Amino acid sequence: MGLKTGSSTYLADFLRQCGGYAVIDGGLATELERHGADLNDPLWSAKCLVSSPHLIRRVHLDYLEAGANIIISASYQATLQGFEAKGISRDEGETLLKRSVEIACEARNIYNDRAGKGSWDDFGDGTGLKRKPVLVAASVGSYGAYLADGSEYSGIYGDAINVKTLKDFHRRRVQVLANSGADLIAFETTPNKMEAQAYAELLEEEAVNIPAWFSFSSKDGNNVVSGDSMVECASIADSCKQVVGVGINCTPPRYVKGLIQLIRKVTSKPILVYPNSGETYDGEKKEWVASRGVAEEDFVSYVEKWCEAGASLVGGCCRTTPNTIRAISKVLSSRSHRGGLN
Ligand SMILES: C[S+](C)CC[C@H](N)C(=O)O
Ligand SMILES: N[C@@H](CCS)C(=O)O
Ligand SMILES: [Zn+2]
Repeated sequence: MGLKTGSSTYLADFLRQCGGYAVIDGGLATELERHGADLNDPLWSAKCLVSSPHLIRRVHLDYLEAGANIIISASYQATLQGFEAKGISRDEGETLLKRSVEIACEARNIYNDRAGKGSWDDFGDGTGLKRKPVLVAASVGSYGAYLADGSEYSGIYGDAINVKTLKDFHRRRVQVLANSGADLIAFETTPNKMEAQAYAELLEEEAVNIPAWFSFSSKDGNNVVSGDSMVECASIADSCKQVVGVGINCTPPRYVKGLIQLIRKVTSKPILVYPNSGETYDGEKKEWVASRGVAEEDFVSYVEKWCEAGASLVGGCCRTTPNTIRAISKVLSSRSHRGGLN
């Protein structure tokens, strides 16, 4: 696709190919559950890598068909340590990690084949591209995600955990995913500054040769969930040369605009946002509490404002669906056609 892997302009180049704005997919776990998967398990969505990989492929495909330009693999809660606790060997665990990316690549191939045979033979937008540009991002969830108790929404890890233990925790998984065929690594739902620092050091120490984005979650609109400052977290991402995008995910939509403005202060890297529906997660029951959820139309009404504030990649996280992504895609493609103005 002519994108240079080691380049700091990787995501900017991709955005140009997409016409200025790119669509990220929606909640993967949400859709797996809607199709009947039981994710009440320490591996959460990664359980499907073992039990129903075909379902993962189907959900990726649904998101591509809904308009996604970036699909995120099912490796969010897939860790070698989590697999080992289930009696899955290191080798098998590494195979499952790679498999998560292969499944997403298979979905992209199926999508491209179908599109090639279909009625549209030009992507339009004067780009001359014959097909919609699609990237596969390998998800890396936090240490808190591995704990499987919703700790990624507190970011409080206790005194025993420091930057070094976090680097050791993530090291092998990051190495495996970096060599899995993914286009980039999506560090998602990052809850604190220490983990962002660990990711940045790891990317450098391991000389990871695919780009990454750092995405944080917040529950107050100023700080990441642990209480660490959003601005400080975004600054860590900005200083890491392999990081090509910075953003916010799995955060209630109402906080997102203000957070974009904070991130904007400290980076000129592309900003990505893929909020959740605004509901709250009960980590014990592994259920979402339908408190202050935002209906799909309302979610979409925010999209223009996020773009005006500086976001150029928009999608959805937990509790968003292909319908949400279809609606986001409509807004973004009309913005692309208007040349990003208004
Ligand atoms: C982003 S949360 C909804 C993921 C699931 C959580 N780590 C759990 O295992 O309960
Ligand atoms: N990408 C993850 C959620 C991160 S909070 C998933 O949807 O499975
Ligand atoms: Zn989420």
